Amino acid sequence: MQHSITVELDQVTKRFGRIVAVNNVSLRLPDQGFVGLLGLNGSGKTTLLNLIAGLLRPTEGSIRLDGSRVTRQSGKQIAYVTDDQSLYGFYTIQETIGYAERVYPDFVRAAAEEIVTFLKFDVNKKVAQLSKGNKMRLNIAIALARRVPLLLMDEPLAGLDPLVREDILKMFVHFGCIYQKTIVISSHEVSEIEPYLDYAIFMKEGQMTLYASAEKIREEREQSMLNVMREYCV
Ligand SMILES: Nc1ncnc2c1ncn2[C@@H]1O[C@H](COP(=O)(O)OP(=O)(O)OP(=O)(O)O)[C@@H](O)[C@H]1O
Repeated sequence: MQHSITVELDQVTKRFGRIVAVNNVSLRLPDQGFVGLLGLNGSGKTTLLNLIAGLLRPTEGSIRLDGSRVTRQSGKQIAYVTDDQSLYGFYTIQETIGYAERVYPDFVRAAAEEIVTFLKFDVNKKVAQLSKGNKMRLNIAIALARRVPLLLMDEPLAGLDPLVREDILKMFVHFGCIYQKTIVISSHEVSEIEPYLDYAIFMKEGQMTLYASAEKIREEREQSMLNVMREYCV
C-alpha cells in the first residue's frame, strides 16, 4: 500500500520572455487514477508537467505537493518519463533493473520483475537491441516500479505503432491501479487514450479550458472526447 499525494496548482503562470506557456492554471490532481493532459501542439502540456515535476519554477502562482511548495527535491515523490529518457545500451534488461534499484531508493525490484514478466521481456537482452517501443515500455516499467505516488509522462505514445501504444496504455491502467498511483499523461492521441482515462484536462494556448472526470464528460456531453477536444482545444 502506498500513500497518495496532494498536488495543487494555484493560479500558476509560466512565461518564457513574452510567451505565456501556462496561463493562470488552478487545479488539484486526483489522489489516484489515470489523467489525460490533452491539447494541441504548443498548448502548454510539457511546461505544465515540468512545473509539477519541479523542473521549472512558475513565474506567478504556487504549486504545492502535500501542502509544501514544489522544488527540485520534490522529484523524490514523482517519477517523470520523457521521450529523451536515457537507458544504457550496454546493460541487459536485468542489469537495468539492478541499476534502477541502486539509483532509486524507492525502487521495488519485485514490482519491476512482475511488470517485465507481464511484458514477456527476455531479461538477458541488451537495451541496445530493443526497439523504440520496447525501450519506452522498459522506461515506463521502471517508473511504475518506483514506490512514488505520482507518475508524469510526456507524450509516451509518440512515434510508436498502434499495438505498442495500446499495450502501454493497458500497462498504465493495470499496474497504476495495483500500485495506486496518479498517472498524468500528455497526449494529442485523444481517441486512443479516451477509453482508459479517469480524468481529462484540456489545454488551449496555456489555459486550462476543461477539467472533469471522463465519466462526467461522457454522461453529460454524449459525444466523443475528440469532439470535446475540438470544442475546448481548437
Ligand atoms: N524553454 C522555452 N523557451 C521559450 N519558449 C518555450 C519554452 N518551452 C516552451 N515554450 C513555448 O511555450 C509554449 C508551450 O509549449 P509546450 O512545449 O509546453 O507545449 P505542448 O503542449 O507540450 O506542445 P507539444 O504538444 O508540441 O509538445 C509554446 O509556444 C512553446 O514554444
